[in-house]
Amino acid sequence: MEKKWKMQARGLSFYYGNFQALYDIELGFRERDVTALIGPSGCGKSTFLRCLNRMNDLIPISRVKGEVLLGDENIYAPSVDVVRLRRRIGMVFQKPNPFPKSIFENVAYGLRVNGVRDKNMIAGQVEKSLRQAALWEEVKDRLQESALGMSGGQQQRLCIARALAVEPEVLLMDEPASALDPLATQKIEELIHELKKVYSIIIVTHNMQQAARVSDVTAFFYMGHIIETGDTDTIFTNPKNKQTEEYITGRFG
Ligand SMILES: Nc1ncnc2c1ncn2[C@@H]1O[C@H](COP(=O)(O)OP(=O)(O)OP(=O)(O)O)[C@@H](O)[C@H]1O
Repeated sequence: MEKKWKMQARGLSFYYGNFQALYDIELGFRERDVTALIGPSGCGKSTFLRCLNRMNDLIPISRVKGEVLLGDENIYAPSVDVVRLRRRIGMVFQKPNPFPKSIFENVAYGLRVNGVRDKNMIAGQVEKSLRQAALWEEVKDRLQESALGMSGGQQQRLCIARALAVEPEVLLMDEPASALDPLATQKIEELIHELKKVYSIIIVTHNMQQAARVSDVTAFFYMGHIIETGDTDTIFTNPKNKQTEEYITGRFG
């Protein structure tokens, strides 16, 4: 059965003051697909990712044109509650950023902020999220210890668990493994394979092998434009565009 569109950017342009960082982006994300955003430094990948859950709203000089649909709702419509939106579209950043709190409280945080008070429900959800993030076995006996005592790779999986605890529909990942060693990176990639059974995942990565390993669809960005998008296999074995080919074969970027 054909997978449905989960999100779609339509004619999306983005400006930092007078500087245009994105030009008329058209890109859709299907449910339970992993989409990799690739391209040289400064081409707008992170800016685009942040447009997908309105994180750029926090930058006062910024301006957006066009639409981003979640289902059939434009997330930039005036009626949209941004806090609720970010619950539906979770985000994991380049550097693990756990709060200086216990492992348990890091994962419970989003539930508490959203007004959940039922202790059993919170405990159940914390366990479920830690299991989904493949971290439960490693931390189940130290839930009350500080998250800051964990390894970098564990901290990143904790941040993924924290994002999952509020049951999002889409997961945005901005170079989630770039600060991690190869073993911790492998764990994150395995995790992405598991998580895509449930979520749509959009990942920014500089690592071409990683994009090829984890994604179903790849979009190549260059200077604020999408140059080429398609099945990851096709993009990596038979790109149509010369710039795409040069980038993925390491000739520039
Ligand atoms: N807060 C900001 N204010 C002004 N310009 C910005 C801001 N953030 C990014 N830019 C500019 O927008 C362009 C796109 O940046 P962005 O970080 O989205 O690129 P990127 O492809 O994610 O790069 P990288 O791979 O290096 O992270 C760059 O020219 C950058 O200098």
